[in-house]
Amino acid sequence: MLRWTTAGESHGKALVAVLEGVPAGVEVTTGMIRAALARRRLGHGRGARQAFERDELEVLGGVRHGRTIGGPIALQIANTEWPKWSTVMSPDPVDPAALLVDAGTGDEREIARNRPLTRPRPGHADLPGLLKYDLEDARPVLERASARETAARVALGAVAAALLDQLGGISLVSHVVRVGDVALPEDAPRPVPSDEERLSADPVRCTDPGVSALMVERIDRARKAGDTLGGVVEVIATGVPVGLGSHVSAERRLDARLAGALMGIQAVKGVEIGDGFAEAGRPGSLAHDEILSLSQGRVERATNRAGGIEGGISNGSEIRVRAAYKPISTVPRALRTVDLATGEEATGLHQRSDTTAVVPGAVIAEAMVALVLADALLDKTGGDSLTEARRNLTSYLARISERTRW
Ligand SMILES: Cc1cc2nc3c(=O)[nH]c(=O)nc-3n(C[C@H](O)[C@H](O)[C@H](O)COP(=O)(O)O)c2cc1C
Ligand SMILES: C=C(O[C@@H]1CC(C(=O)O)=C[C@@H](OP(=O)(O)O)[C@H]1O)C(=O)O
Repeated sequence: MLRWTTAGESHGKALVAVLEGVPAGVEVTTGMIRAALARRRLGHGRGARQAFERDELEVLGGVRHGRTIGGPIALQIANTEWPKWSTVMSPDPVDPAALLVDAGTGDEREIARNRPLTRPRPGHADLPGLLKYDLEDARPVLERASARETAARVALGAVAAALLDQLGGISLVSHVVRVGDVALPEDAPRPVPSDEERLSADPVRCTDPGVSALMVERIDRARKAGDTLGGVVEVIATGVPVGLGSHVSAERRLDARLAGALMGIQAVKGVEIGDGFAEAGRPGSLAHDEILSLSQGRVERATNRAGGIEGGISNGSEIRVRAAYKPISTVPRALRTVDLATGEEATGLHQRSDTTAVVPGAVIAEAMVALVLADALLDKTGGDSLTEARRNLTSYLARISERTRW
């Protein structure tokens, strides 16, 4: 079983992430994790922060000489701006007077940073968080609610992806299928893992360069209009063996685990497995994936509408899932709110912000799918070392092959 957690705030000193349950012997290097973090920083529509954020990574434990050692893997990602925030986010008590000065800069952002945030921003965790945690200031809520935390998840996802590749030959790819009202046609080519490099260099990770250009234009238009956008991303996993997840209980279902992990990403409001929502409008005769042949463990299907999962179990086809991101909550054309300090009408605070998070959203969704699949694969294989897990997988697949030899 894989267990993971993250800690840290958006403007704290650093984020940390811990992943437990990875067998010994998996090749993991700082370079691999850094590359995943660099992919998350790409993409059109990000705000000022991504231009300077360096995501400085340190591996604190669980890896020696480029291989996992079987213990919890601990990662740290520094927040580049920490020196500017060290008083506001100090873990030690600070003199309240120190928070009321603008550090002599006269800079609006500096002043806002130091003042209590009492005007909850619609679409953020601010209002429910303030009330639930009995706070006067929304700062502690937004610091942890921020999607900055997804850097830690992407770092963990890179380790999970290494395990999937080295244990099962499983690869993942993700792309953007919609930004606001600009969508990739349903019959557009789906990316295959070899497209990975090309896609990751695109300003919008979309398979069609024409649509990608329209998406870039749409994002620019939203930014100029003081608005924000959401969209849809797709993650595809190839090489997933039949038998991950289980029909026997709700929490072991692979579709439920994927949906939960994707919905756990900030701003994700919808998840689709395979043709999910379109399936609801089809007759049964056009909704399922007919089995054309089955030989030596290989299944040939006419279609893959199910997205590679039947009965909560991977069926050997590509796993295909989508996540819908709502538009960024901090709308530059500020939305109406109420100031909790006075009870008066106000507008939400707007500082620097992203116009859309859909492009990094694809990389983040891919990381979450990697973590779920790695967990499900280890459920199947067990094993304290990569060699043992591989041997177990090989013998399981050999049995399937033997049973389907006619
Ligand atoms: C990669 C990424 C970047 C984001 N950047 C911003 C941002 O710059 N400004 C903002 O208001 N919301 C941003 N968000 C969204 C909010 O953090 C999120 O919607 C908010 O915390 C409310 O949580 P909820 O959407 O889960 O309800 C981002 C989300 C993601 C996934
Ligand atoms: C820092 C990241 O995303 C941040 C997510 C975010 C939010 O409210 O979710 C708000 C912005 O942060 P800031 O207020 O510091 O500009 C984004 O930049 C990141 O993805 O690394």
